[in-house]
Amino acid sequence: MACKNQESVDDGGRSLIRSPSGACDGDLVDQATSSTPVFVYVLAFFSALGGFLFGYDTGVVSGAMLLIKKEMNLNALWQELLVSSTVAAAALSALTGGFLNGWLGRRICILVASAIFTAGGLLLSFAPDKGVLLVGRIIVGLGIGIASMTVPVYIAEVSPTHLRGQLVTINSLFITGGQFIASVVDGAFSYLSHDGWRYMMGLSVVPAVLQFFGFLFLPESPRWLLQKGFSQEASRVLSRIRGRSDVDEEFETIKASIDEEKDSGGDGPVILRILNHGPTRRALIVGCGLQMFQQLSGINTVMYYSATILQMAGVRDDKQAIWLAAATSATNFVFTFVGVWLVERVGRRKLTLGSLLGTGLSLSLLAVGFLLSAQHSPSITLHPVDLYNSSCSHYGSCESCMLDPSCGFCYRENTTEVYDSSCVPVDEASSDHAAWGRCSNQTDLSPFWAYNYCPTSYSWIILMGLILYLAFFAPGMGTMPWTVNSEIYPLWARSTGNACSAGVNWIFNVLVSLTFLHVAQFLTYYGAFFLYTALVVLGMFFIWACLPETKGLQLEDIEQLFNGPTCFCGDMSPNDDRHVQYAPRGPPLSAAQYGAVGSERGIAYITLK
Ligand SMILES: O[C@H]1[C@H](O)[C@@H](O)[C@H](O)[C@@H](O)[C@H]1O
Repeated sequence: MACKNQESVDDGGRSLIRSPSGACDGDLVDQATSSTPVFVYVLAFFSALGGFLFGYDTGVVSGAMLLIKKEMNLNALWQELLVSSTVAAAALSALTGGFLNGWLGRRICILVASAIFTAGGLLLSFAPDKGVLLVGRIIVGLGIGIASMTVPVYIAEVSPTHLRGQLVTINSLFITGGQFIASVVDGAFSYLSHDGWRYMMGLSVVPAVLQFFGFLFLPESPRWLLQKGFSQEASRVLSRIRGRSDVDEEFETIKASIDEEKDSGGDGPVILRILNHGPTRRALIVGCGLQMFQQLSGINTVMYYSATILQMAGVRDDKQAIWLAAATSATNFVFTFVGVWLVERVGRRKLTLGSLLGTGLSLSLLAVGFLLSAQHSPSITLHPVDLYNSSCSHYGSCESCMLDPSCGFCYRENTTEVYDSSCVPVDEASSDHAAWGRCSNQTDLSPFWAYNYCPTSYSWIILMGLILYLAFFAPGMGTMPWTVNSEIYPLWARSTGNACSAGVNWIFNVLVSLTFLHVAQFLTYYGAFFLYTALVVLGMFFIWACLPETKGLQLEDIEQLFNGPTCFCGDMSPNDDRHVQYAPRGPPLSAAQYGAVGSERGIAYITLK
């Protein structure tokens, strides 16, 4: 099919054709590829099981914890340890994963990750005590870290250019899918108060084993093979995943980029070479910035504390809260589909910016909801004698009582108001009841016990904010940091670049989720959500100024987007509204057919008359 207004670029023997969008929208193709073989989808599916396990293992713990803490009598410190040890281990292993990836290859790393997931899952489900549980959670974290950085790289490297964004984004779909299934499994097994958590944790072994056996039969990334000098094998794999024998052009492009890097005398630790080389240093800043802002937008406070938010909305029953938390992660999952659908249509840049805008607006809605609840917080009407003279007896309203982690709010309510309310210390062993008094022994007739939240009639605003937040976050900010990072580094820097940015993601994940309650204590809940809104605004500036569009470019060409300054303040995106196509070599054009010659961000172009 002919495109109007095409521009043709001769790039070292390959001819690129750029076309303003609209002229050929939707038919952006690696022209030599007429159809994509099913095999690429099989590869993407088995790799994305790593994303599923990432989501499942980070998601399952909240529901499992409700049962474990009762059965093993865990205090707050142990609960925090079991949750955050996984994330901290993921940060460490993501950082070392770069080295493993370059050394052993993507396929072996995925096999190692699935073996680790299997071992961790088995250990968790048979754990006799909390010490073994902790070891199991750390092991699982090691698997998550490796999978989180390897899977997007592998999928990006085997995908054809025109489908790359979509296929890598499928990994994010599997992450949120894993979190959703985990919350459903949590709901289903929450009825099994004895040992239910063993099934919750143990079920992760099924996808892990499936991925392990699948990958025994799946090939290594052709780009890694070529980098390591296995040319024949690389060419064979490339033909297999492209479904045709004529893959010389892509093969040569990959080879040329490897030779170029060898010629430039690459030596020394990769991270130093990345930092010393302008384009890769700039790509790393953009990649790490994206991952940092993903976490600073507060996604995991929303995911981990959705149950608290739901309790504020009046959901008091544990089981009901678990099921509604499943509805929350379902929202995250369903809207990730929107991202998969949009990524190759609107591109990475617009998708991320639009998503951040909506995320910021929903965060301010959440903040306003919390502000109104705080302003209309029920006052404390009963002041029981506190023999220990704890701080709790000094508070005058539920808001200040709830923000003190050592206190909880004990109250009764009728259809219109809260009454008989007091602020009393929480039991150190379990936040489910008070240390003494009316709320220390929960029966059907005892008053309500609210820890970490206050009853409010503005909960609908908070609920709406929560749903809108996930609906906007999931398609762009939830997915693009992973997708873009898999594309922006040249082959020699890809594993290390992804390892660093995934490490940044996990480090900020720990920071934000561990500090949330403290931040809320200092700034109040609405203060915390206004803070996340401000961070999202900063993130928008960063992305508007620094994130180039990578849609439609072959991996080997993306490095050139970083030839200019790190941030171009929005006035560039060489292919912002254009697509790049690889045209089969045809007869050379005559001089009369050329129009203007120019260059944008290091990519030369020639317009056709
Ligand atoms: O992209 C994912 C996804 O959005 C998850 O829901 C979130 O828990 C992760 O931290 C994030 O990296």
